[in-house]
Amino acid sequence: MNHGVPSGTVASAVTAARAFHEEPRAARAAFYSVEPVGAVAWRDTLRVRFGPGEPDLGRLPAACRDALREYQRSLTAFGKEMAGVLSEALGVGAERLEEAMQVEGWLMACHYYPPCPEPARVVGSLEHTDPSLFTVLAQDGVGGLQVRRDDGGAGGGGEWVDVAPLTGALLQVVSNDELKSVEHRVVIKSTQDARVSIALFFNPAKRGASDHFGPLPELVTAEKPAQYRSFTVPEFMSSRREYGHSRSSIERFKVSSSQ
Ligand SMILES: O=C(O)CCC(=O)C(=O)O
Ligand SMILES: [Fe+2]
Repeated sequence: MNHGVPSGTVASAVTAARAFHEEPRAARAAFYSVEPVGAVAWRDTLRVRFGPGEPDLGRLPAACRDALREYQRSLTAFGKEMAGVLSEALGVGAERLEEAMQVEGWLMACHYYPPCPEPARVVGSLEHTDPSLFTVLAQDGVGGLQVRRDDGGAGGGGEWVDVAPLTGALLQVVSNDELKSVEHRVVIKSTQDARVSIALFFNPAKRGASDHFGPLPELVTAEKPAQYRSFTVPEFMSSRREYGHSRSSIERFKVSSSQ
């Protein structure tokens, strides 16, 4: 499936993200905050929120705001189309996912992985599943993204291979395990080149403290009962902060293991 975004728009966004990350430290400092992370990743990340409502573009670095906005906007139609395809794949009709979730691509993470003199001693991104319905990833040519092949069982263990990730943890819940989120990580490949990537996370528009969601009712049957209890996105995010971002982050909401 083609994303329909002009290649120039993708390239400009990646170039602009690189330009921001390569500005002098003093220029970047205004956008930095300290996050509570469990381990230090060999990476800088600019996180951008484009909704709800009109984003306040003035708060974004001048070096990348127009290109990132254009890129995000140009993926809107693709997001709707992708939601339709996934919904159809689940056998619940093309409109169902959109009707239930109002899928939006508002959250963007622009990553910059500096070259490392000893790549084997650092990680770019620890293994994780994305807290999204699905994620679109743009990257330059440096490489380093790996996904864990599904070994069929719980608890991980499959080998790491180089491909692009797609399904996020939330879609695994909504689909009642019909679609699996893929665990992925980033390793540092180069002692010379910095790597740039942009992840756009597609999520339900309604994700407040009173918006519960779980498996779509029509995917819950006598043969396949609900695999997850319903929960809210804030609940999910706080569980990830507490227990980590690996595949087990949704297993905490599994019906069998939470009883
Ligand atoms: O940099 C990458 O290729 C992956 C980034 C990622 O996995 C994420 O932002 O969730
Ligand atoms: Fe990810």
